[in-house]
Amino acid sequence: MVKLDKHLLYITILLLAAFSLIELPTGTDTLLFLVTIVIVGIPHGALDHVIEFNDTRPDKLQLVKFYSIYIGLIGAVFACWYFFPQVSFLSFIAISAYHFGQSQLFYLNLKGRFVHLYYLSWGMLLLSMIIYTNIAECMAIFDSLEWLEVSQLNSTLWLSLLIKSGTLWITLTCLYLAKGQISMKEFGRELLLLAILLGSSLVTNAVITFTIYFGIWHSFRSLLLTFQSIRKNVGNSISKFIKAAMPFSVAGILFLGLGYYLSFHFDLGISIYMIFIIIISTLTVPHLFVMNKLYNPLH
Ligand SMILES: CC1=C(/C=C/C(C)=C/C=C/C(C)=C/C=C/C=C(C)/C=C/C=C(C)/C=C/C2=C(C)CCCC2(C)C)C(C)(C)CCC1
Repeated sequence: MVKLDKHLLYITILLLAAFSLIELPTGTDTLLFLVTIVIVGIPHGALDHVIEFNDTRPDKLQLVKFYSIYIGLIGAVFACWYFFPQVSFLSFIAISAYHFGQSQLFYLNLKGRFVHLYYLSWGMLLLSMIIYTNIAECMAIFDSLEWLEVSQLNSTLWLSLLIKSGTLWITLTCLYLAKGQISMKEFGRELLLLAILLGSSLVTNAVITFTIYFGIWHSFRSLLLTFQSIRKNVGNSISKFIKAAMPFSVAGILFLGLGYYLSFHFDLGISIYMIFIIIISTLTVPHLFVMNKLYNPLH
C-alpha cells in the first residue's frame, strides 16, 4: 500500500495541477464523474459476493441467505429515504465517512478502542472540508431533493463538523504517534493527501475533488486490494478478475441508470449527484459489511 500510495499521490498532484491550469469546458466535471463511477466506482463493490465467500465454497442456502440480506438491506435503505430523508442523508454522510476512513487508513494496523472513531473522523474531515469549501455548489445539489429541507444543512453545520472532525483526527493521531502506532512519515503522507484534496477543493469544485478522491483513492485502491485478496479464487489473471466483476457491475450501472431514467422521466428535477447519493447509499450499507471482512483480517 505504501509504495502504491506514493504513486497515487503523484497522480493526484498531476491531476490537480492539470485541473487548475486548464480551463475545462462546461460539463467536463459531470462527464468525469460519470466515467469514474462506471469504470471503477461501481465495479469496486461488484465483487462483494466473491469477497464474502473467499475462503469457502458456499452451499445454496448460504448463497440465498447472502443475497436476501444484501437485497433486503438495499430495500430497507430505500424505505428509510422515503420516510426519513434528512436522517437517511445524514446517516449516509456518516456511513460514507467511516467507510472512506477505514479504506484509507486500514493499512496502519491500529489497535485499541478509538480505531472506529479515528476512521470516522478522517472521513468526516474529508467530506465536510469538500462540502464547506464549496457550500453553494453542494447546497444546490442537496436542495434539488425538496424533501431534504436543506435550511438546516447550512454552512454552520458543515463548519462545525469540519472543526470537530479535524480536532478529533489530530488528537487521535497524536495519541497514536505517542503510542508508536503511527510513524511521522505515515502521518505526513496522510496530511499531504488531505492538503492536496483541500487545494483541489478550493481551486476546482466539489464534484472534481470528490471524483479524484473517489476514483483514485477509494475505488481504484479498493479494487487492487480486492484483487490481491481474491487471487486464489480468480487466479492471477486480470481478465478473469474483470470477468468476475462484470455481472454485478452491469447490474449496479443499470440500477443507477434506472434512478436517472425515472428522475428524468417524471421530471423530478433532482441533481444527478443527488440521485447518485440516494442509489449509492442503498448499495453502501451491505457493501460496508462485506468490506469490513476484507479490512479486518489485515489488521
Ligand atoms: C454484490 C451484489 C450486488 C452488487 C453490488 C454492487 C454493485 C455494489 C456497489 C457498491 C458501491 C459502488 C458502493 C459505493 C460507495 C460509495 C460511497 C460511500 C460514496 C459516497 C459519496 C458521497 C458522500 C459524495 C457526496 C458528494 C457528491 C456526490 C458530489 C459532490 C459533493 C459531495 C462530496 C457531497 C447486487 C446488488 C447486484 C446483487 C447482490 C450482490
